[in-house]
Amino acid sequence: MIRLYDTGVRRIRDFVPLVPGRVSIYLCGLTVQAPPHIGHVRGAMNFDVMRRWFQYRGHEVTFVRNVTDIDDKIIAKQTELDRPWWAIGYANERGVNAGYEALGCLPVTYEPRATGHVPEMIEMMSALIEKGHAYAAHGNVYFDVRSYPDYLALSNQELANLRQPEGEAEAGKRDPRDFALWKAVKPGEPSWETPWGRGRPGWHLECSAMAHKYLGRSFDIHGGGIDLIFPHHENEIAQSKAYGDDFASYWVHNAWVTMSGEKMSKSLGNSVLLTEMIRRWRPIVLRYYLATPHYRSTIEYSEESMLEAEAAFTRIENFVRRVVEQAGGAVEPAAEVPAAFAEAMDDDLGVPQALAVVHATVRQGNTALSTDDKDGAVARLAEVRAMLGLLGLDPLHEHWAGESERGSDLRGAVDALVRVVLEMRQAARARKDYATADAVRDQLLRSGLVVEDTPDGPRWTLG
Ligand SMILES: Nc1ncnc2c1ncn2[C@@H]1O[C@H](COP(=O)(O)OP(=O)(O)OP(=O)(O)O)[C@@H](O)[C@H]1O
Ligand SMILES: [Zn+2]
Repeated sequence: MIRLYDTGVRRIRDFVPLVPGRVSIYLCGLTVQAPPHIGHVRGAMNFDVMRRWFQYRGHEVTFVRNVTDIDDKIIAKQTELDRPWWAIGYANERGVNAGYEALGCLPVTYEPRATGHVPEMIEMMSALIEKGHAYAAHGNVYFDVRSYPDYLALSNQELANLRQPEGEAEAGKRDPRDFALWKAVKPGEPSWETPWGRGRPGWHLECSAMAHKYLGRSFDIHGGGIDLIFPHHENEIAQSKAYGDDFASYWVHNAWVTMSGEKMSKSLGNSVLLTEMIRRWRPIVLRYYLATPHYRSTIEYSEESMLEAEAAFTRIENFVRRVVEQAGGAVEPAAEVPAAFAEAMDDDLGVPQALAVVHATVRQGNTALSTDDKDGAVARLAEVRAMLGLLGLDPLHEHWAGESERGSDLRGAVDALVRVVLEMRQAARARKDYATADAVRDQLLRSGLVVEDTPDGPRWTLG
């Protein structure tokens, strides 16, 4: 039984899908107003791991992640960059998708763009107006928050304490807390025809309409970052439930990537672009960094923590490589993961505990290698591959093949150079010049190369 923390009830509870054997997930995708920073893609990693785990547990997963390609922020960029809103959207969408691909996220089942769903939004608004939950005023359409008694249940707030959200178009609002489903056209802004005049969708309505279209009246899990709980998810719930949908059964939210304790954010200027990180670090290491902390724990970004992640992942990779060399061929992933790994994953996707099982298995495998227990080492590698595969981190998976090749052109050259240096060290030792021999070894260490003396001669690894 998989258990998940459900924001709706603020505790971990058993996951029971609406249809046995099937899981439907809607994840709020990015607003494509700018190139993504690493915080933006954390959620995609977390939900990619969740999806892989459901599949391992025998569920068929339908996974929808939308693209918000029309929104206040993109329109603001149009003026700032003097470029059409759609050109900005397409360029950034390509960038985001290249990032997901580089980080090994499996393709989602459907990836709808908001602008492709205006007829569905109009239908939803018409029904909400008819039922008395929404009203049109000066070309805007507002949701009447007082008409929906369960409003704010997800974020556990009182309507009486709610202030008017910032930045909302206000013309004709009956209550300052009502939110816009649709915004009347302004000069120079994109617009679509509706029974209430030309205008454009509000962000919240987009997600309700797309979730309804692709997942139906009810679905299992709705996800997003914690900052989306209010107002975005509250407003989605109000619209969809007032419309007549049952909407999501579970609400799952991932925590932030922070820098100096604050949410990594473009507007705060404390962001690190994904493209920049992928240039500086191997994507598999970045995935290890973003996908292995618990999804509800904050990741405080720092260069040191990236280096730690790299060192930890390199220990796993070194084990994998050594066994493959010894086995003289491929070792397939085991059909089942160790019980302790599965237990950790079932418990609200406890990736850190699951990862501890991976590291423990690597240690056992290294012991097997050092005692010439080849079968034992091969068996541990099969388990390690199975576990890493579920985290999207199996270095032998074909997705990462290009990456290890990228390293291997250099590896041959470095190998030859290190051998020359090691021969110099041997020669120094032979003439009892221990000072030079040690100096060579220290120099190698300072360059990040660890040299081990093995019966087959010295071998080096990146420390
Ligand atoms: N630092 C972060 N850590 C984790 N998730 C984040 C972070 N910043 C944004 N997100 C998530 O990215 C998704 C898209 O958010 P959105 O496109 O609205 O960006 P944003 O929050 O406006 O970012 P920024 O403040 O950098 O402009 C949301 O699910 C949001 O929770
Ligand atoms: Zn959304």
